[in-house]
Amino acid sequence: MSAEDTDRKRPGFFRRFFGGATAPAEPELPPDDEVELLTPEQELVERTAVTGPIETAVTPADLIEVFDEPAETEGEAAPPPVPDRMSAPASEERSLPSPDSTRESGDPEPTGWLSRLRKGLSRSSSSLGQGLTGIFTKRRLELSTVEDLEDLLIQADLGVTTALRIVDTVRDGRFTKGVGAEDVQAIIANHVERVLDPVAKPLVITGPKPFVILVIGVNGSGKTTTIGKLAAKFTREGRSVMLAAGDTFRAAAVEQLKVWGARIGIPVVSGEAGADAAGLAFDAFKSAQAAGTDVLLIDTAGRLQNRAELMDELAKVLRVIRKIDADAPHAVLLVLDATVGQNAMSQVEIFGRVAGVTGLVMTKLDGTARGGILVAIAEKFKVPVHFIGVGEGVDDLEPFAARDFARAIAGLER
Ligand SMILES: Nc1nc2c(ncn2[C@@H]2O[C@H](COP(=O)(O)OP(=O)(O)OP(=O)(O)O)[C@@H](O)[C@H]2O)c(=O)[nH]1
Repeated sequence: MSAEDTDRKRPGFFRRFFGGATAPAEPELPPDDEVELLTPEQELVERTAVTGPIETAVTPADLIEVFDEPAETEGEAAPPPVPDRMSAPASEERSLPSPDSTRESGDPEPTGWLSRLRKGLSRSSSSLGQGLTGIFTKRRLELSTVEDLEDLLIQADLGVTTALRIVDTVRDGRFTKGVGAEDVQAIIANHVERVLDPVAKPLVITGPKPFVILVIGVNGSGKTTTIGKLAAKFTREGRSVMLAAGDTFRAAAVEQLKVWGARIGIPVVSGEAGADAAGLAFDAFKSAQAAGTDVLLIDTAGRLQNRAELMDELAKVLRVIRKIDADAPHAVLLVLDATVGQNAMSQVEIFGRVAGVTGLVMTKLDGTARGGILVAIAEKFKVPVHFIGVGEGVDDLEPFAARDFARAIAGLER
């Protein structure tokens, strides 16, 4: 056996850490002992304002402490950056961006959503494209190179299973002229596309009117903005749309939705600040039925998935909607902020358990190199991914396309 063969057979990062010769299963999320979810509440909706204060003074530390995966090894990626807005006070005003007010000042505006996605995913030194160029130099494959690749892939949040498959393919490849970054990029794109392809599914509007879409997610993930974008899209397609301002907790969110409604020219059902969100959803559903509306989009308050009382409130919204139509909501969209990285895994798990998530929208892919988490999510949960958000503007929502996303993740130009 040659030195090169020996090198090739030596265990890499994951095998060194997990042991065994085969790809380990994705690490399990920490047990969710603290969350009492889906507490049965049998009472009918009371049209009263929420009396007790809803706990919202959560901090990024809450998120990280309770739900982030424990660091796996010294080579693990840094803890995910939690958007500042997560701990923003409830009264915070959030301005509604104009369709083209979304670029960072000084940033030359990339043309087209794909280049914005590429730009977002290549931002930061931890991006795959840049990292690969640094370690693959068209030379013979070294053990250290394979280990570096493993580290790079795990830092990119792709998930252990996919990362190991990629590493195995690279190690077993017959590269007669040495391995270059572009060889590895092609392998990555290929594997990622294979994982993403089965989950890249359009959101199909069918069934009786209205088609009810409940939009959920943590604070600031982009729910209201995504609702505005979706409403504009459905309206353009010739459908009648109604919005329900179910984020009754944050007055600014209600205003934000009303501005979207006025801009698009569609009705918005809203209540008093602090009104019962379930009652508001019920009212909106009835109004949309009466009006023969095609699509009802229901906004909800942002809630961290580790806040049992807020997740109970969400369960109540669902129960109330189902009193009108047992099959509703017809879609439950979980909006994930790409910048939170690994935390998105527990969001999918817990929101899925409480609300039966039917599809995902991942936002802010124009501003982060952390989109790799979508691959780990697809691998583990197999939840359909409908759209990606690549900016704050009304048109910055794109149907999810596995190939484009895979190639952008790998840092390939096209
Ligand atoms: N760059 C970028 N920003 C986005 C995108 N989607 C939403 N945002 C911005 O993210 C911020 C939060 O968006 P919102 O729609 O208010 O989020 P939310 O989930 O409704 O927030 P809460 O009501 O607090 O839960 C706003 O500044 C949006 O403009 C996106 O795809 N790209």
